Amino acid sequence: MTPGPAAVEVRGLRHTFGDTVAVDDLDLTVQPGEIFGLLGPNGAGKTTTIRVITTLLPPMAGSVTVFGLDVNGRKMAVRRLVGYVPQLLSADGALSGRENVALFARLFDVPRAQRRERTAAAIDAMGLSEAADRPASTYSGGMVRRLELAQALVSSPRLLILDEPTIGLDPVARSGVWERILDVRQQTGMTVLVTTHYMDEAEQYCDRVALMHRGRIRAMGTPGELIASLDGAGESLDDVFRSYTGDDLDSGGFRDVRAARRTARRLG
Ligand SMILES: Nc1ncnc2c1ncn2[C@@H]1O[C@H](COP(=O)(O)OP(=O)(O)OP(=O)(O)O)[C@@H](O)[C@H]1O
Repeated sequence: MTPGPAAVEVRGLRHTFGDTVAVDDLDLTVQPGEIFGLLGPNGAGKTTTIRVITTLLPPMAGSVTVFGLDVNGRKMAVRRLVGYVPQLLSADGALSGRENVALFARLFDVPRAQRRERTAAAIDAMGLSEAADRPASTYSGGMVRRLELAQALVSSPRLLILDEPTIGLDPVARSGVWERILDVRQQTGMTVLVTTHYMDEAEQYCDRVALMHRGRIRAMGTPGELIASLDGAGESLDDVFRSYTGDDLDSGGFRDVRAARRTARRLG
């Protein structure tokens, strides 16, 4: 039997903004059903890579396919396969959680007869059933993030792409988000591509990771493989990152994420 196409296949991707090379000759393969972490500090090129995969930016050079479909030639077909949760808020605080998710069901052409049921299922999968009819402005940061995940899940995407899903959340809310992601993956076999700069989360939850720095992939493998590649010279993905880039992740160009991101704040 010939294997099916990869969930994401990136070959020789390059993207620049003026003189800034955001993504530089990047190769990446995400296999169906895996949770793949794209890791790196601010400015590494993660969001740009994701924007190309989600068809929001065109590749300037190289090729990108999603389940075998080219992001350039088959843009609409790719969009139907992908659920995307960007860094910034997309939920409307004046609407209830259920209304927010139902809006996405309409936007993503979920058949009318299935909308109510699929909306309820997505809300339930994110543990928000009890709060579903309250305005989203009353939700905590972790609940807002889970609401955004429910919005992305209502169209039953084959590939879920999450840009820094836990940034700014407290540790309990962070593990709550991850546990829901793991549950959905287990139940649906969905592929998950996630960016994060939390190495501890990647180590715990991702099947494979790629370490990205200054537009390039510096190392790729399971967290265990990457740590083993240090031959005892380190014991965490932080150590792996330092070893491959020479940089300390915490001083490697991080902005103050609390100021930069509104994700964890309550909706006003
Ligand atoms: N629209 C844009 N215009 C100009 N430069 C950009 C633009 N978007 C990104 N860049 C630059 O491209 C580089 C990569 O940015 P990108 O957002 O992809 O990195 P990142 O790893 O996702 O970091 P972050 O976590 O901050 O989003 C950075 O130097 C950034 O300043």
